[in-house]
Order: sequence, then C-alpha cells, then structure tokens
Amino acid sequence: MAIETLLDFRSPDTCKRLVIKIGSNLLVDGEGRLRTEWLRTVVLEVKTARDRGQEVVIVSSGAIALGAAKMGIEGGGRSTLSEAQACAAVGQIALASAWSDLLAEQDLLAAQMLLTLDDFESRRRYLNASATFDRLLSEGVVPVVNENDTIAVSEIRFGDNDRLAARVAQACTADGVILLTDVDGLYDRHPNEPGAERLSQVRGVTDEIHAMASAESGSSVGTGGMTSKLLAAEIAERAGIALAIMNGSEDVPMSRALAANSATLFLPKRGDSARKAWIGGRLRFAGSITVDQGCVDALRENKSLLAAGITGVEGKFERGDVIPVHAPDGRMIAKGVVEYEWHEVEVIKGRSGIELRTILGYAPRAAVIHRDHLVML
Ligand SMILES: Nc1ncnc2c1ncn2[C@@H]1O[C@H](COP(=O)(O)OP(=O)(O)O)[C@@H](O)[C@H]1O
Ligand SMILES: N[C@@H](CCC(=O)OP(=O)(O)O)C(=O)O
Repeated sequence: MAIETLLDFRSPDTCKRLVIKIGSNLLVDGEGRLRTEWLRTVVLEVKTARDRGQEVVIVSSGAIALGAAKMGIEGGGRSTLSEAQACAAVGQIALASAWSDLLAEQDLLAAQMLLTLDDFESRRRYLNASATFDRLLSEGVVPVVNENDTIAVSEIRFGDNDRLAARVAQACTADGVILLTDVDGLYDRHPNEPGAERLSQVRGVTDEIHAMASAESGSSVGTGGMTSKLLAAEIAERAGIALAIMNGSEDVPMSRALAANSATLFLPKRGDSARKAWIGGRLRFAGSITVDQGCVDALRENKSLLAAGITGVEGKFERGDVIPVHAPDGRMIAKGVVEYEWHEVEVIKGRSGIELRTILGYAPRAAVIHRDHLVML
C-alpha cells in the first residue's frame, strides 16, 4: 500500500492519536480578543474526531496575545521577557477557561498541561509527561497544552509552539500532527512573493526545503514563521509521525482543508524506536564532537562511533548525555548517548582501540557512542 494512503488524518485506524496545534494568530483577532465562535467550530471538529474513535491532544498558543489585550499592553506583549511572562500569566487562565467551557459544551473534559523544553530534554520528566498523556487520553479527556511561558526563560524555551507540538506528539506516541496557521501550507518561497506555489507533499525536510521558509511571522502575534514549522516537521518525520500544515482561518478548518486537499503533508521518514525518537528530538546539548569523513561513512553504514574517527571535542558533556555529532564540514549528522566524559574523549580522540586501555588506565567501553544509542539525521 502506498504510504500516502496510510495517512488519513480522519481515520482512527491510521491516525488513532492526533495532535492539533493552533497558532496565536488564529486564536485572537486584531484587537487581541479570543475568536470564540471560530474556536467553537474547531471544538466541533474535535468532537467529531472523538466520536470516530480518535484521541485528540490540543496545543494552544495565544496566552501572551490574550493577556496583552487584557492588560491593555500594545504590540502583542512581547517587548521584554518579563512583559511576555506577565501577559502569559494573565492570558493562560482565560485561554484554559475558554477551552474548558467550549469542550464542555460538547461533553468533553479538558485538562491543562503546561510544559517547558526541559520537560522533554530530561528522559525521566519526558516519560512522566508521556504517562500523564496516556492516562488522560485513556480516560477520554482532551489535554490542552501550552508552553509554561511564565517560568520558561530563553535558554529553556521553545518560544514557538510548533516544536512543542512535535515533541508532544512524540511524547504521546501520536500518529499525526496538524499545525493550523494562517497559510495553507509551505510555499516554495514567501507566499507574498509573486509566483509562489504551495507544495502538497514533502518527503524529507532537506536544506532545499529549509531555504524556502522564513522565520518571519505572518502576524504581530505569531512566532517562528515557517522556519519553526519545518523544524517541527523534522522532529515528527524522524519519530515516524505524519505532519500537515493547514490554513485554520475559516470555520471548521480541518474538514475544509482535508476535503479540498489543500495543505502540505510531511511524510514520516521512519519509525524510530521510542527511545531513539527521543534522542533524535533533543534540542539542548552540553557539548558536541566532530568526526572525520571515514567515521561519517561508517556511521551511515550503521556502525558505532569509535574514538579513532573523532577530530574535535566541543563543550563539557558528561557520560550519558545526548550530544550531536558533526561532519568535517560542520553539519550535524547524528545525535547519540555518549559513553565518556568530554575530557576523556579529548585524550582518546583519533586513537585506535588497542591504545585506549593504556591511555585511559582502565578497560575502554565498546564505543564512544554505541550504534544502539545513535540516531542519524
Ligand atoms: N515558504 C513559506 N511558505 C508559507 N508561509 C511562509 C513561508 N515563509 C514564511 N512564511 C510565513 O509564515 C507564516 C506562518 O507562521 P506564524 O505567523 O509564526 O504562524 P503561527 O502563529 O500560526 O505559528 C505565514 O503567514 C507566512 O507569512
Ligand atoms: N506560548 C505562547 C505561544 C508561542 C507562539 O507565539 O506560538 P505560535 O503563535 O504558534 O507561533 C503563547 O501562548 O502565547
């Protein structure tokens, strides 16, 4: 069966668990008011999906924009971090209450989950979040997720909710993610440019695909533009999850886009194991290593990463950390769990296996990164 036919976002057989992400520019109008009537139509679609036997997780932006309007702060409330955090604190309570009320109208129970980047980077917290999603979904509840903006400072922040949605999808082992935004998909150049054409399908987010997108948002309240959606698509494709970008501006947006076949679908590349998908989705690193071309070739043949191929060590990682591996041209080609501390790698880099015992003074480990804990990008 062709892979495309496996990806019906409306079918509980092919898409049992669905994550729907709604951008700020859809949730609030030009005056910063919640678009309640429109949201009601989205909730209707959620109800229809639930009735079909699908499980739905919502990732909802909009807290900062809503809070700014409530506090009378002009410009969307993002002038400083403290302003954004204060706006988020005010806006989130209104946002959660709106979701709770609208879902209740359809006899659906809402749950709020506020998460930070760190909750996904620490394996223990990631598994905790996964377990909570599982439990909520098995109870028939609809989790409504946002970034915990009030405490997330820049280093531990997604900033955009696109990557948050992809990480949520991974954590709850979803089959599909829909990013609802103000444009009907990825265009081959900025959609305002003459001659821009929408791609209906993307198989692999390559450099060429990245070059089509800009990080500029289409509105004063959105963040990350198309760039953050492509980063989300990369996380999803590696985790074996289909992702679609759809225009959410009109009522019942998903039914419209699916009926008209107007969206960009990113096909999943492969289904890594849950642990490998977690490794591949990591975004923060204490350090990294650079390897020679021979090592790059070996890794592509599914071999482990050995000290002999390492040419450089950057940063101060510890044993057990997930670190990126760079090719000689600086491109990140893999991520994996490192078996040594940074200073040990510094002394064993470029050395062959038989030398390692003498250099280290103890029996060396099988590899610097074992292939079972390595994910090629
Ligand atoms: N190649 C592209 N294709 C489509 N949209 C693009 C592209 N490059 C930049 N964009 C911009 O990305 C915007 C969507 O991102 P953003 O405003 O951050 O939305 P959201 O708040 O829904 O996350 C579009 O309105 C468009 O202006
Ligand atoms: N967490 C933030 C949303 C971040 C953001 O702007 O995301 P998006 O509108 O999806 O680009 C909020 O609730 O305001």
